[in-house]
Amino acid sequence: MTKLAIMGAMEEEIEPLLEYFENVKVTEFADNKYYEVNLNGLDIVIAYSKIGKVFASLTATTMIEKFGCDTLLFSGVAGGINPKLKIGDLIIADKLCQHDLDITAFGHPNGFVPGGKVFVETSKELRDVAFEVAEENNISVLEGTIATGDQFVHSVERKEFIESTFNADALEMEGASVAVICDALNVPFLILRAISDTADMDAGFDFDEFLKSSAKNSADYMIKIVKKL
Ligand SMILES: Nc1ncnc2c(CN3C[C@H](CCSCCOCCO)[C@@H](O)C3)c[nH]c12
Repeated sequence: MTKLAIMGAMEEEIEPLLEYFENVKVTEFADNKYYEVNLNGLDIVIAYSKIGKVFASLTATTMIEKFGCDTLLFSGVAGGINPKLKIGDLIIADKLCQHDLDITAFGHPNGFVPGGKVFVETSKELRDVAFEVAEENNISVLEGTIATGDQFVHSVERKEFIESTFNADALEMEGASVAVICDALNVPFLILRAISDTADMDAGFDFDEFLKSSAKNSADYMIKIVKKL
């Protein structure tokens, strides 16, 4: 029987998820809180990791190794790169990379370290479910590459580097670390994001303005996906 992990990075990203549940059991572990709920017989653990790749890695590993989750879904917001992505729009990652991982001094490509790979692919099966749900509910969602790094991107220069180097469609700060963890532990995973800003000079203002509404867009779609699993 599946035990599902649903992750976000910020509290604002999981609040719209927790609203769907009653009877929440809270467990404190490793300076974080894990919320256990049930949906139609499906055991679910929900948590926000806190911002960045390290916190996201800790939470993903905890959900899998300590709570026994065998499937992991991420719901949150992202900075848009692909001009097709407007604020509020949804993107599902087919693959993810780390745009700030750099040992190019030794002739390696950006995003690569020995023993790793530049891109980690998400679960095709989970993506298929997500796109089926999107079609059934007339939800528009882009499938694309998401780049992750430990920085809030708010400059055209950095955005253009990420786009040209990785052909990325969106960027954020946690997805690729979740991908590495799930890939290493053979746990199928899905990364869903809604655009909160376009990672340019207005990113900070737009993020503050649209975090809540975009997080809800992602969460509402995510709940429909969960009900289909
Ligand atoms: N342009 C952008 N660059 C990188 N990532 C993103 C994302 C995705 N999430 C949002 C959040 C931003 C971290 S700063 C939040 C401000 O904290 C406010 C509390 O002081 C982090 O968890 C990554 C949306 N737009 C982005």
